[in-house]
Amino acid sequence: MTTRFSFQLGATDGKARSGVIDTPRGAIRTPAFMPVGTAATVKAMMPESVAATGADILLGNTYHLMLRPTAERIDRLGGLHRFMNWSKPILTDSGGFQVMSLASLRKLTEEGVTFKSHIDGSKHHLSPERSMEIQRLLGSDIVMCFDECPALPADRDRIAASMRLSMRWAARSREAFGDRPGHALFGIQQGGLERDMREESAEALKAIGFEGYAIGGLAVGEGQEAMFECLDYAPEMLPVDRPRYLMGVGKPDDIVGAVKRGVDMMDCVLPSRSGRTGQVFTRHGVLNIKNARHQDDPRPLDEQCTCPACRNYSRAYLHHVFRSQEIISSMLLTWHNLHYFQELMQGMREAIGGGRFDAWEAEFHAQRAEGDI
Ligand SMILES: CNc1nc2cc(C(=O)NN)ccc2[nH]1
Repeated sequence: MTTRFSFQLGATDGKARSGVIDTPRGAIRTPAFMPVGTAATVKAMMPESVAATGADILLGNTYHLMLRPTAERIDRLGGLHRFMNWSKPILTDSGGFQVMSLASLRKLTEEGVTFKSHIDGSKHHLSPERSMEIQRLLGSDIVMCFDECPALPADRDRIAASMRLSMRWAARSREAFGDRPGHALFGIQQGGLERDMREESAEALKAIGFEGYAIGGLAVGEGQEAMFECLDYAPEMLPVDRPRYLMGVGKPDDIVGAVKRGVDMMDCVLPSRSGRTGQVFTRHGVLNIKNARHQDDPRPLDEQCTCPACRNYSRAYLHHVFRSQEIISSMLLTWHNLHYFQELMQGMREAIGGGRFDAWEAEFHAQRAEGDI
């Protein structure tokens, strides 16, 4: 155990890297996938089940927790780890992205954002300083700068103005974060799909100095080809010896393509949210258990999967409980999807360690059928 926050780069294979982030609450094996625990829970999962899938860290959302139950209440109750019974590391986002996508009546100024809660219409305010205070009260191990993520498509002037505001907010976030050994503050690169803007953002962040660097502003509708084109250059603009975190990504093939291009950490609601809609991810591709073709199928979702859903239940059963809207449906499909995403990360960590990422990637693509399985 350590009292400090540190990143040890392990093996590299092409641009792909494996490593370990050491924190006082435990180690994070990279490349890492973070399940999303929005309102102090990974929906339909007990914390011990999330740990059983292999997750070393989970993500909490500042926007949701500040509205309900409030950061002050969670602080009074011992912090987010105690509150949600998760003793491993937690990364919290800054609230900036979700204010823009969820809140109403938003007013953005140089100082910050005022908005009305999507839950009860109450008035709230976020700024770099307030976001740092909220994330400190939550007790998260990795804190994200408060920034603005522009919706794409946007013209260059809008991208530039937004990125430069975010860089000023990054400096204010750094100042407000203070000296917190064992905790990390990550800067967030913005700049849309404009290479020169990404470069300017990276230089601004490096001049301030952060324990880790996120690539923000992607997975906002640009499509995989444009995202990969940006990832062909953006990660290398960031310090080689610090974790690189791609926010909000993604589908299994997005994740593989991002790791291939030098990304170390990712988060996405996809495995949990889509599990609740019946969508199942496997090494052979995707299926939706809702489809009537599963109703007499005695086979597991994936013969090679060792998760509780695949060990103990048939597709027919999972089809039945989904159609019946039984709670166990969300539990089993979420567990399976999170298990599969973690298995994907473990496979890449081992492949990078063994210098065989390309072969692993080729096998990953070869065994995925087009369409339903
Ligand atoms: C699902 N796509 C997606 N893109 C994101 C971008 C950001 C960002 O730039 N925050 N500063 C955060 C969450 C995201 N989720």
